[in-house]
Amino acid sequence: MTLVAGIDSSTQSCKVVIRDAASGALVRSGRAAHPDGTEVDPGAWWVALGEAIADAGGLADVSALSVAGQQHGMVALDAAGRVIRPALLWNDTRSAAAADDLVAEVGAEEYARRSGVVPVASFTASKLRWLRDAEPANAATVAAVALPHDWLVWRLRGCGPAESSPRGPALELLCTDRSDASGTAYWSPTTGEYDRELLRLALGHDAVLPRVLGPAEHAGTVHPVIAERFGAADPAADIVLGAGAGDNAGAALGLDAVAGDVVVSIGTSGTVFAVTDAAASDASGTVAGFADASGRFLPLIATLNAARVLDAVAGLLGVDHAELGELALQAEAGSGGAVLVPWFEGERTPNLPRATAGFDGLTLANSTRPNLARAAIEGMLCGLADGLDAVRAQGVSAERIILIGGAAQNPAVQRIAAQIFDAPVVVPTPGEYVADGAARQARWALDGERPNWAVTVAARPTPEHHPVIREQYAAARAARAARFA
Ligand SMILES: Nc1ncnc2c1ncn2[C@@H]1O[C@H](COP(=O)(O)OP(=O)(O)O)[C@@H](O)[C@H]1O
Ligand SMILES: O=C(CO)[C@@H](O)[C@H](O)COP(=O)(O)O
Repeated sequence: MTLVAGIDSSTQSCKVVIRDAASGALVRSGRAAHPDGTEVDPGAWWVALGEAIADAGGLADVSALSVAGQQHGMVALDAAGRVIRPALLWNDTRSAAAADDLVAEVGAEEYARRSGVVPVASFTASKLRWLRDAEPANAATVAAVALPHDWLVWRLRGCGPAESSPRGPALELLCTDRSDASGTAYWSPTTGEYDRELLRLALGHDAVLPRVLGPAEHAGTVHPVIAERFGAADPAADIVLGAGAGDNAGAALGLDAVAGDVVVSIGTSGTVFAVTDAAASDASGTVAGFADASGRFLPLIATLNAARVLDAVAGLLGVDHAELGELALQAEAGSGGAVLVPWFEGERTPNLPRATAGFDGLTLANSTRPNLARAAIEGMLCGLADGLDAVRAQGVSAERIILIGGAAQNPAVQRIAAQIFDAPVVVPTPGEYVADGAARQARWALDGERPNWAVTVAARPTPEHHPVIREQYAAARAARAARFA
């Protein structure tokens, strides 16, 4: 049996799936935690990757692997291949003013035309501008800029600082894929080329950028020294590396999303996206016109407040996730008028990086544990429903909503989603769809064939649309947004 591995190096953890290349059957899996925080030493991802691979039983019998990862994170490397400072992650909002500056200098329409996106705090270009302004000495030493998945693939190839890597600092071997390159704000999904002027504008000077690979291309092979460290039986037998992907594009590939499918992912980030034939360009900046991992495009909105909203409110109520869901289902749709606008981390959609969360509409009568639990789920999902409207406004049709990510496993989230979204909701069999997308890519790189493994549906929550939930949320959202605009 030929095996392929897929890796999801996400915000909170690293997950590995090992699948049968022919049937797609899951053979084994593993995971390891990432540190908390919005700036992280990439070395911690490398350690977690090793732990997750070990947890998955090692790479002894694996023929190919591919790495998908959290998008946008700034991994700045010096000429010796060292990471210059901890990576600023997609959910670090200190780069908000830098994003505004870039938009003021270039213009929103021009940015959308040239890069498919308008900078917000999350994108790599904004983080580079922040580095230029806040840490000029660090910015001056940047020789190359990579994204989380690019850096991990580079390390797997044996590259890195000379003292810790068999191949040394071969910056020219850095590579990425279309989907992750499209989250930088200095690569164009329509031309397939970097916009070096936009890079220089952000960082203050030019730098080595990863070569952008197509969906089926190889990113080289795992270096024998690294393969041995990760348990390969014959380190000299090449383990082929796929191009890798941004995590949302990885999920689209893992789900085999087609026209009419809109994916709603509720992990650390909340995202809404679809695979399309044409590139999106939204000068308002709400919808990011990303590329996907199959050679097409991936219009996407992202929120900063998703599964962790439920973590926080469950903590406040002193319950676990299952109990939070049970409480929420004891309340009526609309939570008796209680509304949570869940901008705990600031927000990206709408673009209010300095916003905070707040409850609205509380009275003595409605301030019950069930209403607060339900308001948390409703508020989080309403932010994503607003995102669905924006994605639809780009011409995307939503015949069904595919709900994935950690919080999608909660039955209350599934049921309330079917009350908020005005399209049928399906919940695939629990799984790691980002890692699965990477495993499909590994197989694609191995034999040139995109696999057609089956995806099964575990739940189809009954559609019972309750417009009141979004109506009362829209009023609370508008009032709160006005405070932080
Ligand atoms: N049953 C559940 N109900 C609500 N939230 C959950 C549940 N299970 C996991 N989560 C949350 O989902 C998040 C992890 O989701 P995941 O998709 O793995 O995130 P990531 O964005 O890091 O890939 C965590 O915040 C976790 O607490
Ligand atoms: O910023 C985005 C997409 O633009 C996020 O979706 C990140 O890619 C992080 O993903 P998760 O770790 O939450 O899956």
